[in-house]
Formats: sequence, C-alpha cells, structure tokens
Amino acid sequence: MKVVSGQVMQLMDRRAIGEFGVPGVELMERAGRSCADVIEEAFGEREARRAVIVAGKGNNGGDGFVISRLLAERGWEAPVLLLAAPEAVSGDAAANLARLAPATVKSLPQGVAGAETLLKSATVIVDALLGTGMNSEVSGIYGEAIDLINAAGVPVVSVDIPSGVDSASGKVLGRAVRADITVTFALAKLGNILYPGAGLCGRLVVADIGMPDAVVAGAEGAEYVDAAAAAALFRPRSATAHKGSGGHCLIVAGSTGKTGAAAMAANSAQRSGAGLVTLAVPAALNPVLEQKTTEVMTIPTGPEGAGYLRAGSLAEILAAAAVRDVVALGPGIGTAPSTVYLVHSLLAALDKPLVLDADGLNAVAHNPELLLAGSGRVTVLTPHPGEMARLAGCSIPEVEADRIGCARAFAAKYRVHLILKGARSVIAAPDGSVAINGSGNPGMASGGMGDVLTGVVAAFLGQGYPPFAACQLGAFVHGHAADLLVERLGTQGLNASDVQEMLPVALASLGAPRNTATNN
Ligand SMILES: NC(=O)C1=CN([C@@H]2O[C@H](COP(=O)(O)OP(=O)(O)OC[C@H]3O[C@@H](n4cnc5c(N)ncnc54)[C@H](O)[C@@H]3O)[C@@H](O)[C@H]2O)[C@@H](O)CC1
Ligand SMILES: [K+]
Repeated sequence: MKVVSGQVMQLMDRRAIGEFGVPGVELMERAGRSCADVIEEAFGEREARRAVIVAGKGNNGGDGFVISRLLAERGWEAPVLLLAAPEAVSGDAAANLARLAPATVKSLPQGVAGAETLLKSATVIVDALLGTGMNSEVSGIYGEAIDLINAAGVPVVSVDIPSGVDSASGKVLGRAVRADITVTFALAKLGNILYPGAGLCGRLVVADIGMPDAVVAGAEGAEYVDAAAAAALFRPRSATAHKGSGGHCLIVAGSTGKTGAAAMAANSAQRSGAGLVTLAVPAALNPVLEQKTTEVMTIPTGPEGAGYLRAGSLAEILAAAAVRDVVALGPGIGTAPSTVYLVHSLLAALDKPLVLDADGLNAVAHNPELLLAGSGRVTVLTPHPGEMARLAGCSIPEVEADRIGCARAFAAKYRVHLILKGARSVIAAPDGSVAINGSGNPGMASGGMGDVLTGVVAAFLGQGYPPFAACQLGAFVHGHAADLLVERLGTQGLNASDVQEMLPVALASLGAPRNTATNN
C-alpha cells in the first residue's frame, strides 16, 4: 500500500479532476459516502442513531455535509456544527452545504460553547474539522472544539485524518482529535501511519473513491510494509532447497561484556533462513560463543586472550568474507581504537553486501564519507535515532522531527540502504525510494533488539534478495515476530532472544514452502 502526504493527495485530486475529468464534487460525494457506510456499519444497530458532525469551512467539512445528508437519508439524525459562517464556505463544500436543510446546520463562527450537551448526546461524533488542508497550529475555536470532542465520551469517526494531525508527518499541531475510526480516501496519508498521528486514528479504513489508477501509480509516496506487502516480497523456499541456496552469512561481532550481541545476531540470521552462519569473534570470547550458539560456526580471531577485534585481523576477516555471501559488522564490537580502525579498513576493502550496525555505525559517525569507500558494494545501515543523529551530524529531536526526510537524504548522499529504527521504522534506498514498516510494538524497546534485526537483514541479503526488499522484509519480520509474542508475554519483559526464537513463526506466516513439482 502506498502512503502519501496530504500535499501529494491534493495534487492527485487536481490530476483526477483536470486530466481524467472526475468532477471534484463527485470525489467529495464518494468520500462522504464511504464514511457514511463505515458509520452505518459500526453504529447502525444502536437504538439511538444520532451523528453529530463537527465541520470546518474547507473540503474536510464538505465531506461532513455529504455524510450528514446521506445518514439523514438512512434515517439518522445528523446535525452539523459548522465552525464558520456559511458564507465562508466555498466551492464543492458550499454546494453540499446548500443541499442540507437549514435546520440541520448550526453555524458557530464564535465557537462551540454551548454545544457540549449536543456532543455528549451523540451516538457518534464525526470529526470533519480539518483534513489535508491544515496549515498551522490549531488554536482558538478549532482547539476548543477538539477538546470538547475528546471530552464528550462518545465514539469519534475522523474524516481523512484526526483534526490537528499533520498529514505529512503525523505530528500533532497544538492538539488533535483522538478517533476510534478514521476513514481516509484513496491512499493512507503519512499522518495516518506515522506516530503520534497513527496512535490517534483508531481503526484506519482506506476507502476507494475511484481515484484513477494512473493517478495513484504516478503519486510520489512511501510503501507501507504490512503483512500483505511483506508476503508479496517473500520467496518461500523451494522443495529442492539446500544449505547453499540459503546463503552463508559472516557476522563480525563481540567484545568482552558483549557476547550476547554477537550470539543474537548470529542466531537470528540462522533463525531467518540463512543456510550457514559463521561468527568471527575476538579469540578470548570464542569459548563463550561456542556455548551460546549451536548451529553457528565460529572463527576466533586476533591474539590469544584478545577481548576485542583488532586491526591486525583484517586479512583474516577479508579471507573469510571472500567465501561468504554477506557480512554483518558491528554488534557488540565496542569502540577500542584498533576496532574502529578495523571497521574503516573493512569498509574500504569489503566487496560483499554489508550490514553495518551499532558500534560499526559509531566508528564512522565522525566521517560518514568512509561509507563511500567500498564502491559498488551494497551497504545497509540500521541506526536508531541516536546513531542516525551522530551520522547525520544533527540532534535526535531533529531526526525525529523528519524521520523520512533525514533517512532519505542520508541514503541518497552516501549511497546506502538505511533502516531508521523506532516505531514505524523508515527504510530508505539510495535512489530515493522509501518504505515504512508497519509491524512492531513497544515491547521492542529493550536491549538486543537491534542485534536481532542485523541478523535478520543479513540473512535476507545472503539469500539473494535485492537490498530494498531485504530491508523491508527484515524490518517487517523482526517486528512481526515481536507482535506474535505480545499476546503471551505482553510488552514489558519481552526479550530480544524471545523475538529471535519467534522469527521462524513470523517467516512461516508469510508463505508456505513451494512444491516444485506443482508450483514453479
Ligand atoms: N484530495 C482528495 O482527493 C479529496 C479530498 N477531500 C477532502 O478535502 C480535504 C482537504 O480539503 P481542504 O484542502 O479544503 O482543506 P481542509 O478542509 O483540511 O481545511 C482547510 C481550511 O481550514 C483552514 N485551516 C487550515 N489550518 C487551520 C488551523 N490550524 N486552524 C483553523 N483553520 C485552519 C484553511 O484556511 C482552510 O480554510 C481532505 O482532507 C478530504 O477530507 C474529499 O472531499 C474528496 C477527495
Ligand atoms: K478530520
């Protein structure tokens, strides 16, 4: 599913009207009808059927007028509270306002004071105040109306997007409606998908309003990775698979005190369908990692007793990489100067697809130009917002203020694929493509989750998936495994190693193995 900003949706709207001859008033009719259908389905069985529509003066309000008319035709009481003078309404919205009985509409240009009782008496409140045209912080009578809607204790259906949520970023501009259902049109808006807006939408319904296919196809947006999108990217194993076809991962990881990171990255690659996994670790840690892993092979590297990776291991690691399909570098490696030097040397010399994470990222944070050294190689970075901020030379709030813009710009500038972690991880490719991961939950906010993700992405790259697909699948499967655990474990105390063990179940949910005799 494609996700777009409100601005792009407005361009689509104009193309549909201008190039494809779909009248704007017809788009508004379909938008309003889709909302009326959802309201009827969700609340139509109630004894009292009163929908109170709180409308602004733009086209979002216009959808609200259509909803009022259509619900009234179906026997509902559907009064409209218009937060403007009727003369302030124009265009298609005005045409629809004119179709309502005058007694239906209460114009409140001075504010909603006094409307509280009506709002509390509603079966459902329809929030048609502000949609994709919102262009500033909410204040004054719009702010008061939002507070009253939220305080009414009645189910709320938001039209297009909860009023107050910025459709391009999901940010709350001042204050915002908390909806139970949001009906959005043609395509989901970024503000429906990104937090905090995503958390205010309730159940999201994407309604088909007959937007021409060519307009949808031509719209600039991000791919939303849900179970269906992930399943479409996933290639189930063929019946004739062998361990060579699953790919061989080399994980370069670990330092004293951080053997768990190395073990989880390696075990997670193994649990994500890698044919073989080899773990290169500082020599002193080998006995521990032999214990912590079973299927995984290890290469103890560096001088006897070494508890961290050294620059002197470069040749040995390059030789190991030469006979593997993918390298993951960084989990638990620490920041010893010799380790940092090793990372720099590997970046210059490795020609296999590379996943760089954790202290591997910190090793290049002061000079991201180092990422351009291995020309032609696929490089995937998996930063959390703190690591992203260090890489991009900005603050964490700056990253969080524009997660998509930040990820997209860095990926393009340094020709890397990037998974910017956090609720709704952003996946960016060097060509400007962006995807947003739909899986995951707050239980993943604990140590080690990133090490698991590194292993999962490495496994997909090792199996030969194109890098953008490997990143989308990796992020989705990682979050989905955690989602599958929530019912049993909740979101507090859910460990990364639990997620690691759930990975095969998450993978199985994407597709059954192919029987090559009947299905090629
Ligand atoms: N794009 C599409 O494909 C379609 C859009 N439709 C509807 O049209 C909406 C967009 O309509 P508009 O562009 O008219 O915009 P809106 O109705 O979202 O709001 C714009 C109006 O609110 C005012 N405004 C902006 N920010 C404000 C703030 N913070 N406080 C108070 N007033 C503020 C603006 O001056 C303008 O008058 C969509 O959200 C959707 O509901 C549908 O009718 C049909 C199809
Ligand atoms: K709205």
